[in-house]
Amino acid sequence: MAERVDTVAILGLGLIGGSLARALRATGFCRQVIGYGHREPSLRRGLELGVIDDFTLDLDKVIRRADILVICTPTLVAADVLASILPRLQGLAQAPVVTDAASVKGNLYQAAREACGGSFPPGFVLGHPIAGSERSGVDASRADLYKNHRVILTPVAENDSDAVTLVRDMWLATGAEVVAMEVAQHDAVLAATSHLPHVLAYALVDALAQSDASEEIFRCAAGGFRDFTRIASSDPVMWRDIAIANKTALLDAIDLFSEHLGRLREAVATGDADGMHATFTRAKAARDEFATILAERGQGKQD
Ligand SMILES: NC(=O)c1ccc[n+]([C@@H]2O[C@H](COP(=O)([O-])OP(=O)(O)OC[C@H]3O[C@@H](n4cnc5c(N)ncnc54)[C@H](O)[C@@H]3O)[C@@H](O)[C@H]2O)c1
Ligand SMILES: O=C(O)C(=O)C[C@]1(C(=O)O)C=C[C@@H](O)C=C1
Repeated sequence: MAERVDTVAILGLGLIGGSLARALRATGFCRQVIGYGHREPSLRRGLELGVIDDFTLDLDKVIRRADILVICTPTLVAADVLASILPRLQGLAQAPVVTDAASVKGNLYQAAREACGGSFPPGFVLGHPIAGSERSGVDASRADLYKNHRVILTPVAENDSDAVTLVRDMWLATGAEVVAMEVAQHDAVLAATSHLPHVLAYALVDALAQSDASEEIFRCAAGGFRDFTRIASSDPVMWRDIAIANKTALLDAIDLFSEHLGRLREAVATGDADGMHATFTRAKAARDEFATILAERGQGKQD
């Protein structure tokens, strides 16, 4: 592939940033990928693993060197990093395009406006790859993480269309499918499909771990428990940040779920076999349909 830009900078070189760096280096989207972070060890490790070409701990340097800055830090840190970057871009003759990979978009939309005196910066494109794992850190990064997965961009009216196209092209180069959504819709959909399942997995494991019979429970648990709870091994800082940043949408999703769980509890308590069967049948049909969608996207094996 012909180089689209010279330098992409990854701010926060962990699973998501490292995987993006690996994919961009593999496809030749840019001449070089550089890392920026607050801690030298993970950046040095990224260099050793061949994930990045170079790194710096100096934010002004990374801004000067990059054509695209991709913020890949935990969600709440991303808002702080954005607030440090945006004022530094004002007045630059050739400011880099800024984007991010954080799991919640509404808080970053607000942070961007606040950092620019109330108006949204045209060169900041909000994004979110819908791919990941319960593992974190640059050692877990993979060049094919985004292949056949969706990346949601939530462009706003103020965005510069060239900046949106550049960010779209960057993700397309990783093998992802890029779709657009509104900020609020993104946060509501992700609360239901990603944030709620993580909260449920953490809650289930925590509840069982705290029970008197926890040792026996975990010794007897098998595939069902493993499949339902894999994501409870995810990074607690990442998920604390997401729950804080997407509070309103997550509470709506928890309430909707609690209502359904309450109905199912009632069916179990009253021996309502038809009610239970109807719920399980509807859910199985919906889950089977989802498995078909994943298989069509080439994600069947991960199911
Ligand atoms: N893990 C997933 O499945 C997944 C999927 C999609 C999006 N995301 C989002 O992507 C982002 C990164 O997630 P991850 O799984 O790669 O996490 P990670 O822990 O693997 O990587 C985060 C990186 O950010 C760095 N960092 C932390 N504070 C920093 C700071 N102040 N300045 C600069 N760097 C800092 C860390 O050192 C680390 O290298 C998060 O916002 C997360 O919500 C995660
Ligand atoms: O596969 C996993 O382990 C993930 O948790 C990935 C996952 C998800 O919920 O699907 C997690 C957070 C993201 O923001 C996007 C993707």
